[in-house]
Amino acid sequence: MATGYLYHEIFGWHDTGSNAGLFGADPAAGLQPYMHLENAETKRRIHELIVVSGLIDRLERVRPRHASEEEILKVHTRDHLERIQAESRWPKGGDAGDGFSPFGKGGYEIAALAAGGVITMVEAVVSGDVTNGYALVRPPGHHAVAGSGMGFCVFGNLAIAARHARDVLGVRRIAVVDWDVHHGNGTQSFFYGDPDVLTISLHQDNCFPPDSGALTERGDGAGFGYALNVPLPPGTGDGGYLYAMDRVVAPALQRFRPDLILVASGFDGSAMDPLARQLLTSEGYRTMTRRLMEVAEDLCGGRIAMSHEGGYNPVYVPFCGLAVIETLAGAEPFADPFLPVVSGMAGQDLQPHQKALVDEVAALVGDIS
Ligand SMILES: Cc1nn(C)c(C)c1/N=N/c1ccc(/C=C/C(=O)NO)cc1
Ligand SMILES: [Zn+2]
Repeated sequence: MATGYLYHEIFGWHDTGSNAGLFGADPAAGLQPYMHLENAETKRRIHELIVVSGLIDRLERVRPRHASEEEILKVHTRDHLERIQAESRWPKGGDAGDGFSPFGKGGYEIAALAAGGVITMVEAVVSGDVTNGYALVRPPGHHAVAGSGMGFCVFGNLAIAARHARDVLGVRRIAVVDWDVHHGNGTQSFFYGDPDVLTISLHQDNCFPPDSGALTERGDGAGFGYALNVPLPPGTGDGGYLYAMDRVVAPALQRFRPDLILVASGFDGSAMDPLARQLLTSEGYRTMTRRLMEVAEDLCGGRIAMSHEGGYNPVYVPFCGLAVIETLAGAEPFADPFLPVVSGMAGQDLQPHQKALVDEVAALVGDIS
């Protein structure tokens, strides 16, 4: 049983500029320049903790390649691709499309390497070179839609890889589980009418994108029932997420019987993240990973490929990322010093209003056949 790991220093060179968190700096509006929230630090620090903890020696290093234009055009419009390529040649780069997703000169090549990195990891898992794996890529991808980037995302990394798995690798049924704290609207949009790709998003209710990810978003046409959304109330902790895994995610996967499980893995649902208000701990991420591995073992030979998305606290995200990747690899847990601080918070266990929401979504799982 081998676990693949993909990271490349060039991901740290994706330049989101001197911003003011989300908005561009604007002194007249009191917005002082600062690092963009989506900066290289959290990814570099996950990588460095993987190295310093020694986990790196348990992982099979997978090298990324660039996604080709053809592979990108499988999910994006030519207009979007050509606009990113053009703005990537500007001296100070451009924006992925929503005005909040800047990239520097050469940003196209880095975004293509992120998408290609997820393709490479999916190929390594499908070929059996590794059983499962984690692609620590940047920029993220799960908000990007066909004609635009969005929410720090340039290309739909996971969607591009899923399309490649379907069209080139012959994988028929793919399940995407998105535990990033924001709605996986982009990935969902690409497969909304497709009964052979099940998308399940666990996210903080109406956090980002605005008015996106309601439990009524269930797919359309032949794909109806094959999009599941679990809009968890703010303040949901390990108990609520694990209840959602046990009552929605695992039963849905067991009914769907995927040949491959993909995960949009963000750590912005952690108890210390600036961009959301959930309470997940490293133990919560570890247990979610374990639950998925149990289902994958039962249904698809353990085949799981994870693609990195959000997560913005540079101090805590590394411990959440480490917990996931060491679980994939079956390695002994490295102690998370913050665990006593975050796991003791009130509200970590399942709350009645969270149980009610999850039970409401659980009732929809029966439509998967
Ligand atoms: C600015 C602004 N203005 N307005 C009206 C809205 C709604 C704005 N939010 N922008 C956001 C808020 C959160 C993210 C998180 C991305 C992520 O971590 N995804 O996984 C991205 C952009
Ligand atoms: Zn996010």
